[in-house]
Amino acid sequence: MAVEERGSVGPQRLVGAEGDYDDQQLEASLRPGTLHDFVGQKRVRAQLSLVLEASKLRGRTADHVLLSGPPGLGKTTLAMIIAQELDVPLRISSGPAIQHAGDLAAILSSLTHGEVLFLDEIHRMSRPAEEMLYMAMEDFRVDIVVGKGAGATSIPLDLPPFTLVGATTRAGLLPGPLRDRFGFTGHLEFYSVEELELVLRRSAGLLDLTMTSEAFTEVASRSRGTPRIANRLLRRVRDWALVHGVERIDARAAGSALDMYEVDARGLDRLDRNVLSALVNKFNGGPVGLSTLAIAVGEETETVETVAEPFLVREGLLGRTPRGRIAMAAAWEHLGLDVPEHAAFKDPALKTALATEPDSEDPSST
Ligand SMILES: Nc1ncnc2c1ncn2[C@@H]1O[C@H](COP(=O)(O)OP(=O)(O)OP(=O)(O)O)[C@@H](O)[C@H]1O
Ligand SMILES: [Mg+2]
Repeated sequence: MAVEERGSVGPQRLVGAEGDYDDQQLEASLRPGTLHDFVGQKRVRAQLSLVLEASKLRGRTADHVLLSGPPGLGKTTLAMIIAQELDVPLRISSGPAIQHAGDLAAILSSLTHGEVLFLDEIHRMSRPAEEMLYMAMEDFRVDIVVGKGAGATSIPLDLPPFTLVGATTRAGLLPGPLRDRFGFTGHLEFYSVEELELVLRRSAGLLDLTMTSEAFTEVASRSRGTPRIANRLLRRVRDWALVHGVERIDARAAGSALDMYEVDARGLDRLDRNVLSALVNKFNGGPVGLSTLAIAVGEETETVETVAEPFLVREGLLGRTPRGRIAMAAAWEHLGLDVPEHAAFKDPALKTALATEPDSEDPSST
């Protein structure tokens, strides 16, 4: 809901990590289909490959897999790859779609032997469904309750063995008992610029684009560590090149295209930059309260906190302290300014407060 009310940011933020309708079409065609084509995430890939290989050797269904990590890093892609590598059918559903235990029972009872069931946003499943899932995961069995009140009886139902692949952006919200029932948990990390270059090279090949190495670096550097954003920016660069009649895209062309869309060299968009420049120019680098900062940039407090701030914190441009938001040294540098002598981030008391601040990666929305 907040997404529609973002005001100047607009509903589709070019550097937003969440997928939108426009992305879906392109993403389907750019999704790697094998573990081999899946770029980066070396550790998760190696571990997963072992899990899949072992299951094939034993001739048993693979352990349940939980994939966690921020949006756009490849959870859905990996789920599809798992089914592909195991050479079994894939069933897709999601937490929000399963509001009653009956919804889950219907899905589970229609699974075929060895099938992969992908449950996206698994942290958003209802409680009763979740409890049914515990038993299904562990014993491949569910109890179906028939009737109501005193006359209700539960009928045990055996399920074919299946592999559950759960995905969540909020692993911390997953109840312990559910987390424990996964044989393997893979946490996806943000991608390096080099890894994103590989993602982009592959996508450019599929889209039939000719680009220089430097152009890939240019786009990758602006993609916020996220393949989804990289592919989306690539699409904008493609449009720009088409309209300008550019056949061979070099760094300058890619840079001009993305400058035009107001995505800067570090992947900050207009909102991010407004927040940063208000913090630096109007408040001398803080500390300043979130709501005051929001008023200064003419945005809702929530927008600043959930849309702009997580990335600015991640990039070490902005710090959250109990006394308010402060600009870090990199903020002045990014805006091409000199760091003032008495900047708040140099205050030892605030520095300590920074370190003890709880993880601010997770947007505090529900
Ligand atoms: N490792 C990768 N290699 C190549 N392309 C990738 C990789 N990871 C993601 N992508 C690309 O990024 C797009 C988004 O990935 P995906 O849909 O799997 O993200 P997600 O983690 O499921 O996001 P969400 O949390 O929003 O559901 C995919 O269409 C795919 O093309
Ligand atoms: Mg997904």
